[in-house]
Amino acid sequence: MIATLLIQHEKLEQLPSGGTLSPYGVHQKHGQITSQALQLLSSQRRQFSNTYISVKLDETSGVAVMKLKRPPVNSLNMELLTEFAINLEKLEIDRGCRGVILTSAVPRIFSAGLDITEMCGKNADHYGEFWRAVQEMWLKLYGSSMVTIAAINGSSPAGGCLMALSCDYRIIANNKKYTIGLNETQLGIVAPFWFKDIITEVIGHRAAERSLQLGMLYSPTDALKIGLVDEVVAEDKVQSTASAVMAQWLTLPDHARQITKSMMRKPSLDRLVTHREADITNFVSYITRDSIQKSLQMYMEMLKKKGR
Ligand SMILES: CCC/C=C/C(=O)SCCNC(=O)CCNC(=O)[C@H](O)C(C)(C)COP(=O)([O-])OP(=O)([O-])OC[C@H]1O[C@@H](n2cnc3c(N)ncnc32)[C@H](O)[C@@H]1OP(=O)([O-])[O-]
Repeated sequence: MIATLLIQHEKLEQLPSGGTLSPYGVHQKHGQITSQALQLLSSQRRQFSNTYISVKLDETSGVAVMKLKRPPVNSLNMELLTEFAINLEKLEIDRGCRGVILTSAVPRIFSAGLDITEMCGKNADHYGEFWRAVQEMWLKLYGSSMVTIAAINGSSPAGGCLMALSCDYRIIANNKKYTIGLNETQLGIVAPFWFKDIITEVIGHRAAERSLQLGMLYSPTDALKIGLVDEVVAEDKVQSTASAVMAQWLTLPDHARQITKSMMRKPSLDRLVTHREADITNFVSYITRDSIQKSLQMYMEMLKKKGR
């Protein structure tokens, strides 16, 4: 799978001849094309789609829209997490991309968080590999130098909330049925230190402590009250608001904004990088406990019953 993604990546790079290979075909060298063709090229959108992620990069604005597309609930399995990290890296090194809007292609759901089946009934090696993929997703997203905006067009519990929290700005659709929060304790599990750090950074210590202990899920308006999201807008305005906010953020010079972002986020990123292996060992020893496996299995059964 990784090999396929890398090949798709290669297609978007400059060819040795000076032409560009895009999903629309190979274009001529710049020196040989007319200004009309150049204009057409510059307003082009580049698209790439993998199994669970689709990306559309508008080369004129430098903004990519990245959509999670793993129905029914965009749960984050190993493959999705890997695709996510590769696609984000691809945009990171693309000089034409300055901002990413993260959203969902699945109606009513942003992401149901980590795929619980990746944390149940498997062996220790699998859990270790899975947790590394979760860490990698977070390090790439939280550490991104691009402007990142979460356009939260559905429910966003646990790992879905973590993804949103890792962006620079959060806009959620005004629908009482949608909830967002780090609800891990409701599953009988504990959010790791870096989940705790990031929610604390966003909503402050007191609100984070209450929120994490109780595994609270908030309606959009309650999420706005505690600062978990930055804006609540009508359902059909989520994408346009995200684009408008993005345009505003992109008026700032990249280098000043990027250095400031890095200064704010580096301590948390460094903490995970330093303790990465210990965090994996800790996760594996925790998740393999019989009592934790039982809790997760019961939670999955509850979800399945509810769905029937
Ligand atoms: C230390 C570790 C830190 C952990 C972090 C985490 O993120 S832990 C994650 C914490 N996450 C949560 O606590 C969120 C749990 N999920 C929910 O609360 C709801 O699914 C919903 C509100 C997201 C959508 O409601 P809705 O009524 O639209 O949909 P529905 O409920 O009918 O589900 C449809 C199908 O999807 C299935 N499935 C769902 N989620 C997951 C999952 N995470 N994984 C796998 N599968 C999942 C569900 O079983 C059902 O399968 P079925 O029966 O068709 O085979």
